[in-house]
Amino acid sequence: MLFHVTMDVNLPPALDPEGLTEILDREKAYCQDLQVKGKWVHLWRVVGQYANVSIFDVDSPDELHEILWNLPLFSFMTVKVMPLCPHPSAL
Ligand SMILES: O=C(O)C[C@H]1C=CC(=O)O1
Repeated sequence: MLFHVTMDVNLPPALDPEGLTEILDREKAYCQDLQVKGKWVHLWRVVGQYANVSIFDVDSPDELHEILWNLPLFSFMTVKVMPLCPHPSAL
């Protein structure tokens, strides 16, 4: 099942530099592991924003929920999810 997901990141200004590096490193490792597994199939930066547009290919909405919920940056994100289905005119 494919899902279009947008993630807007809003980091708290009070986060100390070491804490920030640690959480960003964990986020990157988590995200890249899911890409290698074929679950996070597209990851695009939105120009001029600390936001991304992603496509996930997962077995169920529950699986996507678990993936998103466990993002190290999840508490600093506004996440929007759109389920996708094939378009009848798509070649
Ligand atoms: O930078 C972001 O868009 C937030 C998040 C998503 C993947 C990742 O490595 O960080």
